[in-house]
Order: sequence, then structure tokens, then C-alpha cells
Amino acid sequence: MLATLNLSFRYQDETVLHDLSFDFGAFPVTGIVGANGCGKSTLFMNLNGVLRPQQGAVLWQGKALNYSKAGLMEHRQRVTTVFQDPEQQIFYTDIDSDIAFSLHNLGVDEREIARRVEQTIELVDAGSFRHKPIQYLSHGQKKRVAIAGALVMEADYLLLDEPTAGLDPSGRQQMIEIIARIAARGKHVVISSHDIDLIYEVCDGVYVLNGGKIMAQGKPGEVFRQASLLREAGLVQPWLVKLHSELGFPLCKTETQLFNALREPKEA
Ligand SMILES: Nc1ncnc2c1ncn2[C@@H]1O[C@H](COP(=O)(O)OP(=O)(O)OP(=O)(O)O)[C@@H](O)[C@H]1O
Repeated sequence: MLATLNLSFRYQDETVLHDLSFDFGAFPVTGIVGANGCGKSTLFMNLNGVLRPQQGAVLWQGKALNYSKAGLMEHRQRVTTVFQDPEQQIFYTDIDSDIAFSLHNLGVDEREIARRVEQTIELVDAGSFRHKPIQYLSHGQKKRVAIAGALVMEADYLLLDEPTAGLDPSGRQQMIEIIARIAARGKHVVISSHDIDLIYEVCDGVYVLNGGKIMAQGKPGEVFRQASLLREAGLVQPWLVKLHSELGFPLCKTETQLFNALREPKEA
């Protein structure tokens, strides 16, 4: 289980994360929302051990993270991160080699590598462009290759930083399906995003960060109903929650659910 306990982090003399305790094991998919500069990326870099908190700790199964080279290597097999910009994580020109890169580094058996690459390509729907050179892929396709490169590690936790940034509506929808598929395989996903509608739709639990502090936490439907709290954090309500709060529409998780709920009385 991935968690933090009273974690504080500062860059030089500016404290950007204040006394944060998260339990990322509580929900299959956890969302972190907050305005620009509230500390989301810094938090992710603490969670994967790139940065080390000056106070408090990142916990794995209740134990503080071990920052030795071997400790971090072990941690990154349990917690993998996909950054916002896929270019940061793509090293090869062909997809299969790129996805297999970390497994080769770990000395995993070739047959096992082939099995895992096959499985992750299927999971992220990359089959149709698998044989294209990576430099010819679209941004959304590169994002899926970067996710496959993380999933191939079969880590328990996947941290996704802005998974829908730069995606068109169908790419965004595909990303929603990929996240659901990953969660259905029993993995935990932590998503940081400005896409409040995405967080509302795919997350089972959310944390609202404001100025590096946890301002609210809980189930998305409950947290996002608090319009004034969201405004204070520099956020807006997801459109489905707004329809519920302002116009009394049924509170639905997805557009399809809402349309079905609105059609039902007429069909009866
Ligand atoms: N390397 C750094 N050195 C000093 N300050 C930094 C550094 N990186 C980030 N900061 C500061 O830390 C604070 C949190 O930044 P961070 O990038 O974690 O926020 P964020 O929530 O991810 O923002 P965004 O939504 O814009 O991506 C900001 O005030 C930022 O200016």
C-alpha cells in the first residue's frame, strides 16, 4: 500500500507541500486536483522517490521508503509514473523495444518480456500503430506507448500526471477506458489532472490540494458538490455535478448514465 504520513517538502526555502497524509490504497483510482502550482507534480516526484521529503515520509506497506539505490529500484517496480509529456519517457524509435526497455534493464527473461509487451500493447490499444516508428506517432499514441512502458513493469501503482492533456475527445475517451481497464486488473491508479470532468468520472476517491495542503478528501460526488470550496481552491465543479447542484438533475457519473436517467421516465 502506498501512503504518505505528514509529508512536507520544500524547494530551497519555499515549502510547497505541507504535512500531507494520503492513503492511496483506499480506492482503486484516486484523483489529485488543484490549481496550477499547488504541488501536484512535486507530490508525484516525492511518491516515486525522485524527491525526498524533509519531514514525514512516503510509506510502502507502512514502512518509510528506503532511498538507497537498491531501495529506490525496488520502489519503482511497485510504483511507476507516467509524466505529462510522453517525449520524456520514450527512448527508442520502435515501440516494442521502447516498452521492453525497463524489463531488459532488470534482466527479465526474453520470453517473459515478449509476453508482457504483448499484453500491455493490447491493454493500451496500440496494436494498430505498433509497427510505426515512434517519431511518426501522434501525441495521443505516444502517451499510450509511455503508459505501456510503465504498465509492462506490472507495478501495483500507476501514477498518471495529466493523462488527457493534449488529447482530442476520442483520445480522451480512449484514455478513460484504458484507466478503467488498468483498475479492473486490480492495480491502483493515482491521477493528477486539471481535467475535473475526467477525475469525477474515473476516480473513486479524490483529494483537493490548495497551496500544498489537503483542503478536502473523499468520494468525488461528495467533494465536488462543495462549489464554494472548489472555487476557493481555484477549481470548478464537474459539469455533471453542476447540473445536479444547480438544476436538480440526477447525480450521474457519466454522460451516458445521465442521458439514460433522463430518458427513463419518458419510456415508462
Ligand atoms: N525545481 C523547483 N525549484 C523551486 N521551486 C519549484 C521547483 N519546481 C516547482 N517549484 C514550485 O513549487 C510549487 C509547486 O509546483 P508543482 O509543479 O509541484 O505544482 P503543480 O500543482 O504540479 O502545478 P501545475 O498544475 O502548474 O502543473 C510552485 O510554486 C512552483 O513554482
